[in-house]
Amino acid sequence: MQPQNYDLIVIGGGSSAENVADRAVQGGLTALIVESELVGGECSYWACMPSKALIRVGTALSAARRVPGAAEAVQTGPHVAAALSRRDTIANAWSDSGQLRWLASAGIDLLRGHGRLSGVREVTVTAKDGSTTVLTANHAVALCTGSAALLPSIPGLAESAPWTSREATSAHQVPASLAIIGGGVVAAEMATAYSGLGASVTLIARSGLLTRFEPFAGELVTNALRESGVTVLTDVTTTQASRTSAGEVQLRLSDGSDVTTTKVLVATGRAPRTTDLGLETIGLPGGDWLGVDDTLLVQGGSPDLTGAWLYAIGDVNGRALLTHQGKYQARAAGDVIAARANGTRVDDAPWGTHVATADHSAVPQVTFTDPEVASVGLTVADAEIAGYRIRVLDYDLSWLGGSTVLADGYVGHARIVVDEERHVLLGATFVGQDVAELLHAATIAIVGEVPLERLWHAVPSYPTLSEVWLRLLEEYGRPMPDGDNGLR
Ligand SMILES: Cc1cc2nc3c(=O)[nH]c(=O)nc-3n(C[C@H](O)[C@H](O)[C@H](O)COP(=O)(O)OP(=O)(O)OC[C@H]3O[C@@H](n4cnc5c(N)ncnc54)[C@H](O)[C@@H]3O)c2cc1C
Ligand SMILES: NC(=O)c1ccc[n+]([C@@H]2O[C@H](COP(=O)([O-])OP(=O)(O)OC[C@H]3O[C@@H](n4cnc5c(N)ncnc54)[C@H](O)[C@@H]3O)[C@@H](O)[C@H]2O)c1
Repeated sequence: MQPQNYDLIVIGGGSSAENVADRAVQGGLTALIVESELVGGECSYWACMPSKALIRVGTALSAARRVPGAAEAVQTGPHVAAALSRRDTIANAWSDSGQLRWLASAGIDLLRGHGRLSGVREVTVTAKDGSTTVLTANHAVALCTGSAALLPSIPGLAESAPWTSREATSAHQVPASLAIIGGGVVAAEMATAYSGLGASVTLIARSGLLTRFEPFAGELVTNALRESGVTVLTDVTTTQASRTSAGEVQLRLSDGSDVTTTKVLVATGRAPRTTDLGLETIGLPGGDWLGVDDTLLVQGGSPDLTGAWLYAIGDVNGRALLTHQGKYQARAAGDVIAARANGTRVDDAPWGTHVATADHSAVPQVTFTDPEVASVGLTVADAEIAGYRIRVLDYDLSWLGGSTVLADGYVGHARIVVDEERHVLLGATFVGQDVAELLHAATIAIVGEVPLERLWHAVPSYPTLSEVWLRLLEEYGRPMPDGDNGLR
């Protein structure tokens, strides 16, 4: 029989959960994960991995078509059955057997069922057969329940059986036509994936595309989607949905026009999975994102009830809805849970061992559209709001030797935002084919606060896209040899 008492109990079994439990066990604690669906969570089965598998088909074909000599060899369209089969493999055919083997090797226990807080450091788990198990935690409970797709209240939409990202990433057929409501990351990526797989795609955005990034990102992605045959409608909302007699869905838009489509995908953001989590038993409201401090301890509620034992990690805290950021938080949280349990020193100063400081100023993200959008840190708008004195440097990626070799007609743009007080990078955005791998250099420069003077000594290889670093530095100016630290 499974023990009923653990040092750490984790509710939710996604990537954040796995990492917090792993670090806590490495710190000498016992840990149990409670999971109601598949261990591995959204990213493995219905988000990052299957979506990227679907996108890759069209982007691989497009990349080949930009290279004469290779282009002639890919005259036909995608092989949809092979593409979906590869996606199935990448999503582990929606089986978590591999994750179960990893849990066992990491010394983490698992209890399947729906977990709810039922008091201070107490979790009640309801199994599929309705039986319940009450567990207690010696030191901590971590909430890692993630987020779920948000459905806007558009009349008739729910009745039209729309896809959310879950159905879009796990579909076994490519619809003849797909209308996507939303202009964020999921909308742009799924438009890329499904147009690459041969669907006729209409994207309906209430403002522009990818508006959280530098403005040129949304503009370049919009242009490219349009060139690839996607109908991109901006500054328009969906007011009504209805079924046609032919079994299709008709969307009425705010400008009075209609879109008729085989399928609708709703990609209008996420809601935290905090309802039905028993938060009210410890004086916290359900349904909200869970505010945390930098050690991922939940804030709010009555101190005697929430105290220093309840953590929220990953999407559920709303800090950065990204797998890598949730895992980063989880490593800090697992280590601090172990430190607090073992009575060892807690290093919670900014950039310390036990904090997720990067969440505030150095979050990297790649949007896998064609062109890709790779961004980290602050945009110009973010930096201005934060009150930095900045200088902005731009460069056209098509001017590089690296991009010339990579693709004919390369379209891409780079921008860095420099803090003029300290001569360090605050943010970087790259848009173009294959820019994803440029991003980590920028992340290191930001997190390491590497002075631009020193970056002049980081020599990019020729001919690669990384040469953009040299061009941006040249545009900024180089340090003077007389020891004057000012850059010219
Ligand atoms: C289409 C799409 C594509 C994405 N692509 C990327 C990408 O390329 N890169 C990237 O970094 N991020 C991407 N994301 C975001 C990424 O998927 C999430 O940030 C990540 O999955 C969050 O991990 P998590 O562990 O916090 O939550 P989740 O992965 O959502 O895991 C939460 C787990 O908790 C379980 N659970 C919930 N409530 C309970 C309960 N009460 N009891 C028991 N179990 C419970 C769920 O079943 C689930 O397994 C994408 C998201 C979407 C929607
Ligand atoms: N490659 C990646 O890293 C990746 C890929 C997919 C998702 N994600 C993460 O998942 C999260 C969710 O992505 P998302 O695209 O669902 O959310 P999002 O917040 O990126 O975009 C939501 C979009 O929906 C629009 N919208 C909201 N309400 C609407 C309404 N009622 N009617 C019409 N439009 C409406 C918004 O204007 C916005 O364009 C993101 O925060 C992202 O970080 C990451």
